[in-house]
Amino acid sequence: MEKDADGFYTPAPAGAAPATEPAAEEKPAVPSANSDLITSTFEVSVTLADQQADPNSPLFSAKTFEELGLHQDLLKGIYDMGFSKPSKIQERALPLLLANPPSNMIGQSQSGTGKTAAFVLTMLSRVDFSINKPQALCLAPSRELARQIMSVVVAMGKFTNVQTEYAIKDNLPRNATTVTAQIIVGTPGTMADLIRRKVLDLSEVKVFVLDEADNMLDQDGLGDQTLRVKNMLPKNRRVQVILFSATFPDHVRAFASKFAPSANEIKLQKEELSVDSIRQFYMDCRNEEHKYDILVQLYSLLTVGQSIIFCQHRHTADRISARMSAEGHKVASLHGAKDASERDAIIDNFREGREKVLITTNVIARGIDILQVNMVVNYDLPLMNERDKNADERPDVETYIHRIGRTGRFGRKGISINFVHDKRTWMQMEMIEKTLGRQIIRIETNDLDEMEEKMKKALK
Ligand SMILES: Nc1ncnc2c1ncn2[C@@H]1O[C@H](COP(=O)(O)OP(=O)(O)OP(=O)(O)O)[C@@H](O)[C@H]1O
Repeated sequence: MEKDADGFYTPAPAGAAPATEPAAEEKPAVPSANSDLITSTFEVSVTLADQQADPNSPLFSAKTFEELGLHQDLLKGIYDMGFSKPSKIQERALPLLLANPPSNMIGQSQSGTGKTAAFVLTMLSRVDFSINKPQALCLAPSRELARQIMSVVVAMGKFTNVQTEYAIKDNLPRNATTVTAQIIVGTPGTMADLIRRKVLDLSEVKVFVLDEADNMLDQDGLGDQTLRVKNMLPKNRRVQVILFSATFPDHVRAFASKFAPSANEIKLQKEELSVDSIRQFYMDCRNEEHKYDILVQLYSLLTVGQSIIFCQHRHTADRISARMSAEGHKVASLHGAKDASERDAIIDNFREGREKVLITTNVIARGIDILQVNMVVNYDLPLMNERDKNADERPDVETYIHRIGRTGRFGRKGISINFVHDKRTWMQMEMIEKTLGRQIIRIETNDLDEMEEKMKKALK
């Protein structure tokens, strides 16, 4: 980070985006947004890599997008998306992310608080649009999330000349030669493959982003493939490594610090991991069959807005959706065994509201941002042994946080309902409740009116 003449640290824009304040008449119009959505109730703790720097200095937070010295084309893009001022994580992270020389970042903030814009703006700010080579790589755990991130890159970069390309399965033809796009977003396996085949030339890469970084680095998950990509980055130039997630369990955090050395860190306290605006409920079902009956009874409530039902296995998602469809309910199912084009069509239909109920697995537990989703059902609770075969049946609290975070986006209200059906599942839920320090409220299964009443109240 650079100090100015007075010895203060000055966040500066980078790359081809000069620090010019747009002339008054050129300033993009600031839309009137509901500022309540931006007021955040949680405090983040910032640990700066430079021990001399004061994290409470106003210089480390930006109350407006103008203060960041972003290029006016990017400001136009931001306002065009309806953003009027930075969210808390953007306010804290962006000055650090955009400072020169670039520093690494390990950023944590709750689900739905605007992490994507923070790293997308950084990528767009650092790209030199006159160079037709990849300059920013972004990895995400699913094709659905990669596609969503790309839509933010394209929207924010709408008034720039940015060129983008996907590194997701079945996107580029097998015989593709060289990619000239500047920002590449994808999943780690395909990204590694394209680099190995020299379709992606990394000689100009400046920024490397991992969204859902704890998942991307987890040795039981995508860690190996992510590391392969990292090891193929050029050794002769400094690449800014940016890691973001709502969760960073201790065992991953240690590795994250090695992966992004000397990073500035923005952390959440344990009790702040899930957002207040998501009301958490549970229903005590008698057995597996009763879970299905309750889900069907919930259907009219599920379709008030949009809902996501999470199951442990692909076959459960398919089975429930086939059964509900046969009984005349309109539901869709999505999981990793479906082929790429089918997955794209299903999520697009859901995103555009053509489907109201999506039955799925952990494949879309993370990152997916669909504002109309006001209910998440954990038909099966997430368990540790789904990601690590050697683990026991402890609940997977991180995945739980991400799953319920598909609702209650950016200050909106949402509810989650866990189905428990025996002592074991009840205890798993109790462990989640204890870990998060938030009460999960019981709803009677035999009283649909009470259920409706509670839900209406929670969503009011
Ligand atoms: N400054 C802003 N003003 C208004 N809306 C914003 C702002 N920043 C982000 N949003 C909106 O907030 C929603 C959530 O943002 P985003 O998807 O980046 O959350 P996230 O923190 O990445 O969540 P997750 O941890 O679930 O991935 C999006 O719909 C986004 O458009």
